[in-house]
Amino acid sequence: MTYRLVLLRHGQSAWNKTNQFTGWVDVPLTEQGVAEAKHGGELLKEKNVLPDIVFTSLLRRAINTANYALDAADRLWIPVKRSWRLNERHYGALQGKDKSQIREEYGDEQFMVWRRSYGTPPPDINPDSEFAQNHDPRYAGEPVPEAEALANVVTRVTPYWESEIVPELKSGKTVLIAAHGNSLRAIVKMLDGLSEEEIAKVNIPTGIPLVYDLDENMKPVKPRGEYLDPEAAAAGAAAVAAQGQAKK
Ligand SMILES: O=C(O)[C@@H](CO)OP(=O)(O)O
Repeated sequence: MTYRLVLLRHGQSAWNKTNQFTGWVDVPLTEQGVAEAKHGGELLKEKNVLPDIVFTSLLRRAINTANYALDAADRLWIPVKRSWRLNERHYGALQGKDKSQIREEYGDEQFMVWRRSYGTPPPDINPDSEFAQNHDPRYAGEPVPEAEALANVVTRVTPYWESEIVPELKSGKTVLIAAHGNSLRAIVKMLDGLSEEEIAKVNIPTGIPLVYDLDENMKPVKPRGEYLDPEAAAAGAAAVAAQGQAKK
């Protein structure tokens, strides 16, 4: 018996397009992002990977991606659960900043530490910043981070994975998680048991479903899962890795 999990990063967002650090800022999808989400849903339908339940973050780029994809797959009717625990990694004081400018100002090494190191968070955001979420009603009663490293995301995702997602998988449902580059990297690290060095090299493309078949112990039958469009996924992941490199 295997259990089926589908990970879907949101389609291109407004700040993916303008090359800005995003984190918990609730930016919309671009037109291209909507098209990517719909295409992701078409792939699900075409390959007969039909979710029975969907989990999303509390951010509109993931929520809308799930809706467009599920609509395209004719599964808009399935139950949905949302949690801040699936939100993007909080990018602290970098939220809203231009990636190329930060790279130029602080250098390649620091830029990559902030983007892809496991344990080092970016500098804390000022809670009064226009890009902070401390007064956002959707997080009322929950701790809003000032900045997160990927390690912090693993810590907040793991209990949700165990208490909410694993039981749905074990009941035989195909589970879709529509979330973000770094919250999905946290899940991939956990599932595949990747080292800090290995996960640093993993980049998740926008809008392409990544399917994992899991064994009884929730371990991937095929390590790293399978993208429904592997070629487009490789190109998309390379583009994410290269963000911030282009000189302005
Ligand atoms: O800005 C962000 O929140 C993330 C995802 O878009 O960026 P990065 O890939 O640089 O971690």
